[in-house]
Amino acid sequence: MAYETILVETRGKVGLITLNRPNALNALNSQVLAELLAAVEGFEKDGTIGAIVLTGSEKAFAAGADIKEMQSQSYVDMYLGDFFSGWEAFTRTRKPIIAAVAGYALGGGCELAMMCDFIIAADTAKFGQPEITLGVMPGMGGSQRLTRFVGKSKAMDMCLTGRMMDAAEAERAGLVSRVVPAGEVVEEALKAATKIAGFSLPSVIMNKEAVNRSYETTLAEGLRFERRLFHSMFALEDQKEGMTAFVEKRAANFQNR
Ligand SMILES: CC(C)(O)CC(=O)SCCNC(=O)CCNC(=O)[C@H](O)C(C)(C)COP(=O)(O)OP(=O)(O)OC[C@H]1O[C@@H](n2cnc3c(N)ncnc32)[C@H](O)[C@@H]1OP(=O)(O)O
Repeated sequence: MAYETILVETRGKVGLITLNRPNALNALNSQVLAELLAAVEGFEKDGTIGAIVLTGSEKAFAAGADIKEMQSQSYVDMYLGDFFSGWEAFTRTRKPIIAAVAGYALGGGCELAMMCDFIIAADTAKFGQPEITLGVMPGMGGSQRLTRFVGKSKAMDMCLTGRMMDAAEAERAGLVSRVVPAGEVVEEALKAATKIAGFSLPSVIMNKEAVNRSYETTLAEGLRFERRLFHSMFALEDQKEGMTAFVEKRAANFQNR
């Protein structure tokens, strides 16, 4: 596929996707969604890829859904087209996706970053759900995911006032996993992704599935789910390899089996 709104490359075992609509601060339109899903699907199918990094530009990870695409839509257009439901496919990606965020991550941009498995932020990053300033509200998961990340008080503050959170506040609030100097954010994310890609892929996917399950179920069900997955790992050759390598004091050589 020829991509127009994103750049797609590989760095060793890592797939790197860069949002690339510089004239619109990487605003997310239908074409971006289609291309992003195609790129992610390609990396999912590629047996040499173990993790994915999603990034934007120095100025903007993404300044939201494309306001110009939405502006004249009617209720019926939105409802019958089930606008934004396509983004759910992105959240079903099994391989880990790290968001490397510099500059603005607003509205759909913040929501896209939160759909990733974790966020590494540049010290220039600014997160926000400013939809209220446009007379609407978050529509790609912001009211739900942001609340789970930062709690009700801060989520209400951000959704109701539309204010932005800087990187330091986002780290304190638990929205991002770490903050690094601007200019290092992609390298830092690639380093983390490379580390993940060196582990056993089945165990990586099961770890991801288990953490995500904690958002969807009760503690008792989640604990049972974790234990079942843990038990199943003893069917993996990589479990034997990982534990044998530890005992033999050598590096593990995982085969994704
Ligand atoms: C998914 C939902 C349902 O949750 C909904 C949303 O995501 S709604 C969108 C939420 N995002 C916003 O409201 C942010 C909109 N952008 C801004 O407020 C500003 O662009 C800024 C503060 C991020 C940066 O300001 P500045 O440096 O002054 O740059 P601009 O001149 O404003 O922007 C440059 C260029 O990009 C276009 N742009 C920016 N954001 C969007 C967007 N979300 N959709 C479409 N286009 C966007 C902006 O219009 C400029 O282009 P031109 O008009 O000059 O051609």
